Amino acid sequence: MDVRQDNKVYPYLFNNEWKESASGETVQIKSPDDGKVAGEVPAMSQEEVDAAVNSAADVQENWEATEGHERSQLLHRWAEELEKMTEEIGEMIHLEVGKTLSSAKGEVKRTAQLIRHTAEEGLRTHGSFIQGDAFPGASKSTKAMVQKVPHGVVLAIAPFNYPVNLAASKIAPALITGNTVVFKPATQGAISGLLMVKALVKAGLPAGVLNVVTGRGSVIGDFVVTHPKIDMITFTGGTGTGQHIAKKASMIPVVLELGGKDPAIVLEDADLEKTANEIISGALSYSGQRCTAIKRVMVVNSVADELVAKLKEKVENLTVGKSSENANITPMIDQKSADFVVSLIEDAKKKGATVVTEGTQEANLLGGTLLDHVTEDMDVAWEEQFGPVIPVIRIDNELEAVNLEKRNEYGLQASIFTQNLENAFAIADKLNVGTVQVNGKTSRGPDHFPFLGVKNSGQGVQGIGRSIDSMLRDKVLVLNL
Ligand SMILES: NC(=O)C1=CN([C@@H]2O[C@H](COP(=O)(O)OP(=O)(O)OC[C@H]3O[C@@H](n4cnc5c(N)ncnc54)[C@H](OP(=O)(O)O)[C@@H]3O)[C@@H](O)[C@H]2O)C=CC1
Ligand SMILES: O=C(O)[C@H](O)COP(=O)(O)O
Repeated sequence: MDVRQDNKVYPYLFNNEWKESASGETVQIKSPDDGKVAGEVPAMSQEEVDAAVNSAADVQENWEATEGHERSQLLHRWAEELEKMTEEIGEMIHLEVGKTLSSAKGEVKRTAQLIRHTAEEGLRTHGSFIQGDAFPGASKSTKAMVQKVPHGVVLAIAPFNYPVNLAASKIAPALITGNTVVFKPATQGAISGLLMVKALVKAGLPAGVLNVVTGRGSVIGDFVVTHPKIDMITFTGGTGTGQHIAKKASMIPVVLELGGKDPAIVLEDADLEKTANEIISGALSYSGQRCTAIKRVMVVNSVADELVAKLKEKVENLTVGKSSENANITPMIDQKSADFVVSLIEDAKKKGATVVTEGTQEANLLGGTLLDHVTEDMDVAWEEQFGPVIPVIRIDNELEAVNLEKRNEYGLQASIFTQNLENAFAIADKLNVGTVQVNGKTSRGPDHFPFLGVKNSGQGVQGIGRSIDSMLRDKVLVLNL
């Protein structure tokens, strides 16, 4: 059996065989654009998930024993096969998660580049050698060789919004370092994930080195997270889910990339035209469904009117429609997410926010909404909207922004817009976030930069080099001469 493309069931990968669940049960995936069925994936049973983990565990030692350059070559071939499938996978990302076709294909190309970079970077990992005499009582005759070894079986759990890129950004570092992988794609995005894995099989994946588990996270999630043969978990998704996983998983490393409430802090001397462009693109690309989206704007009073006027014009110039129409703002992933965004807008309106421009609301398609004079008592000032809303909070000075940020439960990224770099650096020092962007929107790339969230935005660090580090542990061999 192969991964089928006839809008029916797309089987999961087990030991390099494409299989359907013995129960015949499936989960249907519908396009956010129009509800059209993109396909179905097996709703795997616990027994099937158990077999997938066991098979990855069975072959791990053999995989670890392969030469690093062979693993690197596999990744290079994977990148090649993936690129050949750009059209097919791009189409499926577009259908499953409602990205425009160009942005969906862009995700596939970015992923091929990420895999290649990982294949190179993974060759440069090495341990260290320590002499004992630096510690009182020990001597040069005690020597430690610190090796870097894989954890074993890595569970990679990806979210819907980058179903291919955020999956590969976990899988490639795991494979290059000699771990085997159990991949749990987001249900919405699972077919794209399976097609990405098809490219890996074409590239020569040895049986069992990566198995896929499909089905609702709420049904199979706890079982796989607590499986005794899972040795490490790398997860990207919502903060609630991440915290739940962190509590369930015990005594194994867990890397989490979670939600955010990234601010754009705009000072008096900012280039307002550039700032407005960065805010629009940062807040509204993919309808705001990015963890790194700008999710609140804090602007000093002296330039607030001018900035808001620019934002208004730019929001109103964006097209709103289906991703198949190549619109700038496209339908949200599902109705529940859209309802949440609407509830935040309504709460802000009730509490006195100025609606500068309000997007249309048709089922899960919401136009861009710009809210001014947002105050601290409004939910939209603090909660992650993950949708096309820009809340503007007016502030007296940068100190107020820093103080508001101190109470932000998230700490992914922040942007500062100013011409005064010294001032920008001073503010950056005071912000408790993973990354501060100066005069640019918040964003994850380039993919080899470290990427992390603090507070409720995550634990551990990703980005190609750091993701590779996270897949390895020290193993110390001591020579007593
Ligand atoms: N910081 C970052 O890098 C990023 C953060 N995010 C955050 O993710 C959220 C949106 O993504 P979304 O996909 O909806 O996130 P979810 O947290 O709903 O899902 C993420 C993944 O976890 C799975 N899952 C759900 N429940 C469990 C469980 N009990 N055990 C194991 N796995 C489980 C999901 O499966 P299923 O789909 O089957 O439910 C999915 O594969 C936003 O909050 C966003 O900020 C998103 C991207 C990047
Ligand atoms: O999930 C997310 O939102 C991504 O990790 C952000 O990636 P981007 O900044 O490249 O869009």
